[in-house]
Amino acid sequence: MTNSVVVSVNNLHHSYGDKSVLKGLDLSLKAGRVYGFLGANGAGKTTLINLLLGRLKASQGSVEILGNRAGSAAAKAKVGAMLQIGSLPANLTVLEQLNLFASYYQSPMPVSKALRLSDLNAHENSPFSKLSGGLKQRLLFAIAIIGDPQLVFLDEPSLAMDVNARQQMWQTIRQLKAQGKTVVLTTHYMEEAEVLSDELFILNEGKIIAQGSPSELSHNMQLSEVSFACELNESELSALLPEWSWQVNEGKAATRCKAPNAMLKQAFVNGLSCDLLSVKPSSLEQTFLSLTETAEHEDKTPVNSASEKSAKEQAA
Ligand SMILES: Nc1ncnc2c1ncn2[C@@H]1O[C@H](COP(=O)(O)OP(=O)(O)OP(=O)(O)O)[C@@H](O)[C@H]1O
Repeated sequence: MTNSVVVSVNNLHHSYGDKSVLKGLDLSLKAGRVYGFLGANGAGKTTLINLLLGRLKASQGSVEILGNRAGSAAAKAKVGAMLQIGSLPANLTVLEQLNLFASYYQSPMPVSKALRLSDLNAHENSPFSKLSGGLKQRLLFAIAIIGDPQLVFLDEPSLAMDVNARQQMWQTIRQLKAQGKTVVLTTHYMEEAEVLSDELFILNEGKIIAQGSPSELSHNMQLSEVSFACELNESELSALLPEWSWQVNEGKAATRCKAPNAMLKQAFVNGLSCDLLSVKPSSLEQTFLSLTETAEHEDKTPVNSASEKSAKEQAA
């Protein structure tokens, strides 16, 4: 089962009216893996999930879920989803909701297990309308997994969850993966993306601009975060070292770059002493920011889109 293709997406486009939101995505997602989709607000993540669920009809292209058309009864039977806007009957209790959703599936997990996995035992008799935001999220997560689905979509699942609930959910996601299930996750929490995902996709304005494991992405970008003490302001520093984009705060200059030595050489040539120098490998968050900034400025799609800039830096 592992390695078998669970989601196959071909040249997927979607527009709302004349607004093009997804622009030709190709994906092949496999069993037993967690896939994270990162992207700024409006990048198209929720639209993609809705297309994979068959809740939206693609403007162009195709989506297959375990060999079935997305949204078909056969696909729905194998899929669970936790969506951002998840409204449930207000007066049904947690237990009643789970029993109801379990009845939609052929071989659901026991309701007691779903309660345990989402840490909802203490709230089983509370009606949906009386749950806090975080508890509602936990219930939506429980509903996403109650059918024991092969494929689980989680759209920003840890929104409003407290630390304990989030940790419990992460553990459950790892268990699902260990059982050979596929999890598709969107999140704005870089830590969540980094600790859970086998493979990350960075979506920017409807295109995948980078993909790979969290460490591959950082490694491919080979970015370093450099900072040093600086008496110049941002525009003075940018005028001296125009190839890099600078932030200067409280006497500390910071930038991200691929070739810190080349940059520092230029800084010294320009008379900067670079006291309190720090050079660190870039975090996933910085890698994400850099990739999306590069895509916006250069309108290039491949993961190595920063390589040209790197070459310039190396030459400097
Ligand atoms: N029903 C709709 N009608 C028109 N435009 C829409 C509709 N739904 C989404 N959009 C637009 O499509 C774009 C992508 O939205 P989408 O919700 O897929 O992004 P997202 O990456 O999930 O964002 P977020 O991180 O904020 O949830 C946005 O510009 C949004 O305004």
